[in-house]
Amino acid sequence: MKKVDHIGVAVRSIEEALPFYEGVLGIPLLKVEEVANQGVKVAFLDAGNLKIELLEPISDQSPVSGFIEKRGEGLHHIAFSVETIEERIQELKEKGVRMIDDKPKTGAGGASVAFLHPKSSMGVLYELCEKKASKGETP
Ligand SMILES: C[C@@H](C(=O)O)C(=O)SCCNC(=O)CCNC(=O)[C@H](O)C(C)(C)COP(=O)(O)OP(=O)(O)OC[C@H]1O[C@@H](n2cnc3c(N)ncnc32)[C@H](O)[C@@H]1OP(=O)(O)O
Ligand SMILES: [Co+2]
Repeated sequence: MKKVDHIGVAVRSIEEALPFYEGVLGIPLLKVEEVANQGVKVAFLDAGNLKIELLEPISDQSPVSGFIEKRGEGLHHIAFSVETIEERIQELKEKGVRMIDDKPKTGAGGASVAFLHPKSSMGVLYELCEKKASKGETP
């Protein structure tokens, strides 16, 4: 894992969070997108060497909805950029890591994503993320 692609932050409302990120912190918005199979709407902001991904739940079944209920808004996950996600998943499993996703799912921008269970990684939810398009592209 050499590069962090983004940091996920759970918010109740992207619309309400953006004035702080854009206006107060001055971090430019790249795009807003709905990722239905993860139950979220996401907003990507360009924080220079990585992106900040604001996550707003779009249903009660969304993992982010449960997170906000239990823990409130805040840091949700760290996503590593990987090149061959299926191999990384296999390798992590062989090393005893409990994966939430044995097989990649579709994430933002059509990327392939898979999550490590936070119980397997000392309380941090990590995401692996393989971009569909060429490396280093914005989402
Ligand atoms: C769009 C895409 C992209 O970037 O392209 C995304 O990022 S989608 C981002 C949204 N999608 C996801 O997060 C998908 C992966 N996440 C999940 O499947 C779930 O959220 C789990 C992580 C498995 C947790 O769900 P579960 O139903 O088990 O909830 P739970 O509240 O009982 O959680 C089980 C234990 O994990 C802890 N836990 C839950 N969420 C956590 C988080 N974000 N960071 C650290 N720990 C966390 C809880 O406190 C609890 O520990 P205690 O038992 O000690 O209290
Ligand atoms: Co993410």
